[in-house]
Amino acid sequence: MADLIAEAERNAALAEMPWDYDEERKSIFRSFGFRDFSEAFAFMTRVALLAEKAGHHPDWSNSYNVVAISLSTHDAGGVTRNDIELARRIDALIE
Ligand SMILES: C[C@H](O)[C@H](O)[C@H]1CNC2=NC(N)=NC(=O)C2=N1
Repeated sequence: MADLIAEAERNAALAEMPWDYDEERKSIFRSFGFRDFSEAFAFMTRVALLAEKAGHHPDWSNSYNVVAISLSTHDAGGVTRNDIELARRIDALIE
């Protein structure tokens, strides 16, 4: 199991990324907006493939053209480098 990252390391990583820390859920989150459902779902498909490859999966929701993603490492009870890494890969999909 991956180790939780220290608060300072987490803050330093998040300062460079469009993700925020959710204190209550002990996770990082970001919302993505698209033109319509079709584009949102295409994005989710790509994220799902990334997640399977990484063996690390998002907690997420979709409402029409918005996909909200929350990442944490369940086993560790918070954020690990695996979450930061997956967030970066997800961001790279839309760059
Ligand atoms: C058995 C399997 O490896 C685990 O359940 C994995 C799967 N995907 C996971 N995804 C996330 N986000 N956190 C986990 O702790 C996790 N654990």
